[in-house]
Amino acid sequence: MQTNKRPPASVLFIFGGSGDLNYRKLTPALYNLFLDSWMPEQFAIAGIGRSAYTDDAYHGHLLEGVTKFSRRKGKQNGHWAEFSQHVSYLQMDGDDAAAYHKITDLVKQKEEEWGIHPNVIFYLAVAPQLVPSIATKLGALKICSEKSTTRIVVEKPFGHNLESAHDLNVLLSSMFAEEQIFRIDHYLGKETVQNILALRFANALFEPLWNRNYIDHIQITAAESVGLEGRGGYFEHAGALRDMVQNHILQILCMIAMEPPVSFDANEIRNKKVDVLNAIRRITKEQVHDFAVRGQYSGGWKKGEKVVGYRQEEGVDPHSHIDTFAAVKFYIDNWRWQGVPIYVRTGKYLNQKATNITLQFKSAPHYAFPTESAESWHSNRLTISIQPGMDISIRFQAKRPGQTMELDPVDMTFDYDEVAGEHAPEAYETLLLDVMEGNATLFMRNDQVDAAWKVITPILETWEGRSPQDFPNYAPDSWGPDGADALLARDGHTWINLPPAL
Ligand SMILES: NC(=O)C1=CN([C@@H]2O[C@H](COP(=O)(O)OP(=O)(O)OC[C@H]3O[C@@H](n4cnc5c(N)ncnc54)[C@H](OP(=O)(O)O)[C@@H]3O)[C@@H](O)[C@H]2O)C=CC1
Ligand SMILES: O=C1O[C@H](COP(=O)(O)O)[C@@H](O)[C@H](O)[C@H]1O
Repeated sequence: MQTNKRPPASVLFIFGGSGDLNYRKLTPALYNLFLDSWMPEQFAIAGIGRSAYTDDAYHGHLLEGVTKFSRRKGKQNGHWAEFSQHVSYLQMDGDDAAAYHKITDLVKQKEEEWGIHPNVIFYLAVAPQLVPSIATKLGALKICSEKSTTRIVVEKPFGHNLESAHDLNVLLSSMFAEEQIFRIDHYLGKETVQNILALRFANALFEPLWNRNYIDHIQITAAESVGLEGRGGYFEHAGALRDMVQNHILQILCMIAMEPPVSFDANEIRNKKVDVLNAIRRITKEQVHDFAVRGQYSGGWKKGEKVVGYRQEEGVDPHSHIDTFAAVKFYIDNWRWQGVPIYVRTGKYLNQKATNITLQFKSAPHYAFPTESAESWHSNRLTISIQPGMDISIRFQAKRPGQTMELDPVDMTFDYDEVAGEHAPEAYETLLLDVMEGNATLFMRNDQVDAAWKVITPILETWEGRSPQDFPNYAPDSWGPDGADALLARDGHTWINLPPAL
């Protein structure tokens, strides 16, 4: 067993304990922390939801999620019985103020049992529209005034739009101190996302090239091969732009585009990131059509299996206009990035699960070799694969072995997986540990959230006010609607679809 410096005794309440996020990510992460001896010596976890579960049925449900989704894929389920003794289920409606005594009762019980006052963490893994109601009721509890030990974690999207995010910040600040509020974006906890900072700022090699003089354009893809996974109720109020671009993709963009930080102090990094968001050129409503493309999947075949279209999914309006795909072209109006287009895209039921970033370098100024194809001119690129492959790859031209001077593009790859393997913690492991330790470095500050909403507001408002005429407009297993290809083609570019990770 490792001997880790474990966080203090903690009671963790998960609102949305019966939901998908807890099933797929939170409980597998907590169980991995337990297996790796990172959980506190004394801890209790209570899942909260309106659905009915006995503790036993709840444990069985969560174990299924751990087996399917944990990085260990159920290899060490032998310790589950020990872990699950710490886990219970509280059936309650978050809107029902009278039910909140169940929370204070559990904290009191643990205080008496452990003989100390523990950390109390409220994790709001629920849709954004529920957050104000739950937060208000929590704020009324006496334990929430314990600034150093009580924390509230709010999932993305933070608010539903700029206005509601702002209101939510005001509401939370009226009840909690800033150091108690953890606005989570799990992409910031991914090892490969954190490694972007190491790549850029620990190596003198790349930074001189990292600007408009050498970079032609940037692509960020966060493609998902899964569909809705039963989350129609949530997704109908979200859509891909709100679900993925406003948060995860813009955060990745910030890490790629930010200026070098002076230190790794949490606020220094956040300041540099917010500078990027503030410098992103505002797309006017009239320009949305030229800068953004939305899509919605139809029914069809997904890896040999017949699947229904978005509008036929459970909990979805049969005439829904919600986007399950979004692609946007951004410009950053600052010295470093002037004129460099940054194309981002995300979608459900795409051809593969792949999150990656490509920096396409400009062509060599003069090409003295026999030219075989346009590709030879544009061969220099750096690709950072975030998941499922975890690698950094540089493409350059090399001489093809033989008597003639012919060239081929080749890739030089650093495989992060080889170094980390299954030991690389999942994002939620890192972030949940940080919450228990009270470390907010990898969490969002309120001005970052506002700035990100400002970037996408014109697109959201235009899409909400104008019905798409062509939905559904892409088939499962494709790379999205034709419009997404046209977005790049207009600039003489094409999306780089990497081969699937092995
Ligand atoms: N799923 C994922 O992979 C990820 C999700 N997220 C974020 O997590 C949040 C939740 O998403 P997800 O888990 O997918 O959504 P789900 O729809 O799967 O879960 C919603 C949860 O909210 C609970 N809930 C709804 N109404 C109430 C209520 N009145 N009182 C108490 N509980 C209630 C539901 O429980 P019940 O019906 O039993 O009441 C359920 O547990 C979203 O903000 C999403 O953006 C973030 C990253 C990844
Ligand atoms: O936040 C979300 O992220 C997941 C994708 O997360 P990943 O770590 O598997 O890439 C996405 O499926 C979900 O819709 C969204 O809410």
